[in-house]
Amino acid sequence: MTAFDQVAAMSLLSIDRLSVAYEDSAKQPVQALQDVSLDIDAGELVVALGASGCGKTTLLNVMAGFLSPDAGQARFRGEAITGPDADRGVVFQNDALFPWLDVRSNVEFPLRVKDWPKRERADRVDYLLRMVGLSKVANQAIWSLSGGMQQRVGLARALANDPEVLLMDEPLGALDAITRQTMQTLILDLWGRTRKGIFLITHEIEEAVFMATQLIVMSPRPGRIVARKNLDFSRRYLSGEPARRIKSDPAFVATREEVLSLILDSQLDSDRAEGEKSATYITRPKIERLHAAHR
Ligand SMILES: Nc1ncnc2c1ncn2[C@@H]1O[C@H](COP(=O)(O)OP(=O)(O)OP(=O)(O)O)[C@@H](O)[C@H]1O
Repeated sequence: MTAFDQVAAMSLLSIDRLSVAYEDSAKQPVQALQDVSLDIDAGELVVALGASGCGKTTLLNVMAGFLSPDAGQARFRGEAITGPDADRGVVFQNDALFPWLDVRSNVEFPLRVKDWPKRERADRVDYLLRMVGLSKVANQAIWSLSGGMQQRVGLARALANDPEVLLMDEPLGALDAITRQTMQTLILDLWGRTRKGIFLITHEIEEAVFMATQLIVMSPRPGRIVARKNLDFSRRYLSGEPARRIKSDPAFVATREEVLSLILDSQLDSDRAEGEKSATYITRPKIERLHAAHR
């Protein structure tokens, strides 16, 4: 294999046996991630799903370069990740938009930081605003926009530098159900057009199953990947099948139920492990044992 072939075969973003521990307020270690491995290729949409505290944000922070792992490696295009980089764009749930700037200036901000010439900056921002459907509100104040529109500004801003990977931490978490569905399809349309690698965190099982090409289910204490599934519902959407028809397809409903069971089982296992460590809590396993004793 030539050096060129090796680069071509390499994952865009690669996580290898990653572990991260924090300290809690009593200085006790909290194992946020343990032995997590994951590859994200160009054009792939990886979705992380799991109960609160299973380490999803910690994983994203390592990928973004905001946090260093205690063990294992995070690589981007084969190089160790040592800090944030414009090639990895980040979108958060309540994206920190600048309220004193209008929509255009918010999206333009990363390009100003990089000293783009004025004319090119304007063209790029026009393109991005068209892509997320915000051209008509370009000069409006941020506070005058709905939550969904603000989220689209955050998305356009994250795309400004044309990153190769988008890292999205519950980007749709604060939106109402209808806006959320519209945003799901908007993100899929953008993904289909740009073929970026995307890592997206969500708590919504239906959203995860609909959007993912690779779905990972994580479990807490310690944060691990307990299941992986390759899915093609988002590719079906991009081939023209309506989102509502996909979501009511028996294959989709069955996958959604299977993923729900995986999450409930991993939660039960983790509760059981916690229960064995602590005698003071009445855990589900203990309740099960009590029931068994009285049967
Ligand atoms: N800075 C920190 N100091 C101590 N513990 C932390 C810190 N950040 C996260 N943790 C703990 O690490 C674990 C993983 O947290 P993380 O935020 O990565 O999980 P998550 O799956 O993203 O949760 P959520 O879905 O609630 O956002 C949790 O137990 C959390 O309390």
